Amino acid sequence: MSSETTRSYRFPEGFLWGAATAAYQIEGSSMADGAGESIWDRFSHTPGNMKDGDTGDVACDHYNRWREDIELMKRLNLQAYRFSVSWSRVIPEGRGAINAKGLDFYDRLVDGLLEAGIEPLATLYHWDLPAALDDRGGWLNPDIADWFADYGQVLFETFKGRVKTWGTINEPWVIVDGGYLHGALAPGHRSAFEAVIAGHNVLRAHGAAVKRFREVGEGRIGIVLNIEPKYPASDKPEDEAARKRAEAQMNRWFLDPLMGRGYPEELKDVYGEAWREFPREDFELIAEPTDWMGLNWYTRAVPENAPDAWPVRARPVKQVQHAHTETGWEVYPPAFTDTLVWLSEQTGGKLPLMVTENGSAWYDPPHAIEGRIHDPMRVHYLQTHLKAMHDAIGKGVPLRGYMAWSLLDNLEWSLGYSKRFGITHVNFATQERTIKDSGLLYAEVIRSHGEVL
Ligand SMILES: OC[C@@H]1[C@@H](O)[C@H](O)[C@@H](O)c2[nH]c(CCc3ccccc3)c[n+]21
Repeated sequence: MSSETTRSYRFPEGFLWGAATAAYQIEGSSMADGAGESIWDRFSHTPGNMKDGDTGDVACDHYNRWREDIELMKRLNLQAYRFSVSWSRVIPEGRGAINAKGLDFYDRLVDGLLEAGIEPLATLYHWDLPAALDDRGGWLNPDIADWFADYGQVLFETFKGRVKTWGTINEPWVIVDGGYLHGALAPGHRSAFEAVIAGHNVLRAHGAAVKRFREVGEGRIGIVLNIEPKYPASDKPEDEAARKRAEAQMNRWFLDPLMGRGYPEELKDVYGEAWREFPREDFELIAEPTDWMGLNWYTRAVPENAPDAWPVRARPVKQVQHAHTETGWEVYPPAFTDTLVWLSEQTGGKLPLMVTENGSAWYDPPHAIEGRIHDPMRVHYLQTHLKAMHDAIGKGVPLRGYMAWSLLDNLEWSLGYSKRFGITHVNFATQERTIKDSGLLYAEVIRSHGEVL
């Protein structure tokens, strides 16, 4: 008998098990009850941007079905639920007047979660910027730091004593790389000059919200980063240089300033004339101490030198020896352990960490068959990655919880409804929810504190 078969995967007492979603991906009714337009309403309604012309107009209809979705969370034994607040539902113009009906939706949701014994983890911003602010420059306008802190204050005060764990911004890197550098995501700009400025303002806005939280809020506040570890493609110097550029541009661009280290040197090489220096006081604001950090983790990359691959000059080498998900991401659980150890080292080893997203997209049928959705690949991904996470805890990583991405199949941004990440299946023709085999497993993992793994 190898040690593997006898080892226990019991997680520490108090480890927090949950699932995650985001407003624009699940709510629908994005313009209902006085809500303002977001950049994703605009982007998704612009022909050519979205696979199959999909939009978030209906999505999972969570805006109307939130009660049944809380019942679903109870059947999954969830202890926590990570969701995001739509800024333009709450403040339609992004600044100024509050839309009471928009705020009421989240008020009812939070009270419903608390009544169900499920801890709400709220993200202030998960990519759906009010369009009215984009008209004023959005993340390119330095005033957005104040706009964001004012928005945060509305939520911090409204939910004081009920929402105790806040995330400011979901994935600065994707906001900037997707929205301003490559243009694949809203608002669809393609400029290195803009990306550098937007990135800085995203960080400033985070810092301003943390400062405001210290003045008016209660509980814990942090930020959520996507980290994709970069492994060497060879021992050639040019490949190691490419790996370092890729690591700096994705994994360090935001992490280093947040930890008070300023921007990584490699960004001057990556962005060239588009790079610029910023005032020192900005970096003090950006590095306002936080109480926790979220990690969104899906896969690793193995970049090689690629002079034509703008602007990082690195291109991932496909790892054909391993399985890949429907989004083309390599399945490689050991890198999850490595990233958790790396992030713990990068954040000083004491900052509480939370896996705020982890999951995989595989083909599932459009409707349940005999009331079931068998998703063996997602079951395997979940099992292997929960074990990899347990390994990281065993190495001393201060990991406090895990939020599966996602509670529901939902709008996978510009990929529309074609990619299913849910541990619960959604039949988008009927809105019927069916817990998948992966969800049934996850419920057992939570009940058994991991022993079932
Ligand atoms: O793509 C699945 C999910 C999205 O649905 C979430 O809204 C978003 O927070 C989110 N982030 C990531 C990781 C982003 C990423 C993946 C691979 C490479 C670079 C960045 C994956 N996901």
